[in-house]
Amino acid sequence: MSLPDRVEIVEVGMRDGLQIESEFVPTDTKIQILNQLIDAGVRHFEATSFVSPRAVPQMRDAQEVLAGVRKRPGVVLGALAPNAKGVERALQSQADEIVVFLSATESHNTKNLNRPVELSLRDIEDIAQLVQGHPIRRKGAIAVAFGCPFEGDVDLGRIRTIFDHFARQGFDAVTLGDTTGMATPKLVRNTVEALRADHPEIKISLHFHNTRGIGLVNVMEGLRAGVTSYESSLAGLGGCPFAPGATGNICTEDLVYLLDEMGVDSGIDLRALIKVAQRLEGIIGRGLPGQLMKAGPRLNLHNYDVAAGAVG
Ligand SMILES: CC(C)(COP(=O)([O-])OP(=O)([O-])OC[C@H]1O[C@@H](n2cnc3c(N)ncnc32)[C@H](O)[C@@H]1OP(=O)([O-])[O-])[C@@H](O)C(=O)NCCC(=O)NCCSC(=O)C[C@@](C)(O)CC(=O)[O-]
Repeated sequence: MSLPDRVEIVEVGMRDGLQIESEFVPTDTKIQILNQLIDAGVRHFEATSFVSPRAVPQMRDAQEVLAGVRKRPGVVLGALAPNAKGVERALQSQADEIVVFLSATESHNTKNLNRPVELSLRDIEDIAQLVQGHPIRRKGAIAVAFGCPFEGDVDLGRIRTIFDHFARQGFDAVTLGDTTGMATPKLVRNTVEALRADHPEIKISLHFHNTRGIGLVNVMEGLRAGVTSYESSLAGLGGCPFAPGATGNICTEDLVYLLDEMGVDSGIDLRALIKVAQRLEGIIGRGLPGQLMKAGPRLNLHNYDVAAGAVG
């Protein structure tokens, strides 16, 4: 089986992970977690979002979060933005990357962004004008790309049209969001192959939620299809507050473990990452979905004293 030698992990825990948490996590804590993740080798983040603080109160400190992280060479601090106002705020805050998002279906786009898809497509044009000549990285994101909790299957033609729109507006990377875990390996393969045939120059990123337990199976299919960018959340926290039944993203530590065991380099130190995930669990104050932070890597062995019949 031929897999990529190296992949990029985009850590979205401080954005997608926290956006569904009703209790506000202090700004300093978010900054500390981001710094610790950088120490563990993570190099690409969706660190926050510039959305309406009324829609997502947890993200109201977006500017302070970006200002507080210790910048280091090679680290990309990205921010989600739904409209020109969000992008202006991201530019003022010196984000390295904007991630401009919309949903593939009318119902989810209305629930999430309070507008029809057509208007969101026009917003993308305004944003493209706004960032023209600016060095900020531009990534698009298509939510409910593998299925919508309101409308079910999403026509691939719709995804291709939105993907094409991002490409024409100068975006060089697009994330396919599996907002409520409706992706399957077959859908992943068909979608990636079709989009790659349309626009081989656009980098595809895969953003899975583990809502139906097959998030990492979908990653395996992405790897087999040659995709080299995956979005995941520390400790498996996360979910879209505007989608019923949404649960956490695929878990970053579990993903790094899988990649390590498959010989695919992510540049991330798994043991250091697990420690940050355990700290996050303490901060959130309840058990989180990540598995590796509970069991450790497979060769984390326990002492067994045969004579005493006791586990040390
Ligand atoms: C899009 C809007 C703003 C429309 O919200 P609206 O109420 O229709 O917008 P509006 O233009 O009428 O503005 C209302 C107020 O919000 C302000 N406003 C307007 N824009 C901004 C902004 N950018 N930043 C800060 N403030 C903003 C604006 O200035 C105004 O303030 P007021 O005059 O009333 O004081 C709102 O619905 C919103 O913020 N939605 C965000 C939803 C969201 O964050 N969803 C979760 C992320 S998406 C997701 O999780 C999926 C993804 C990406 O992860 C992939 C996947 O999992 O599949």
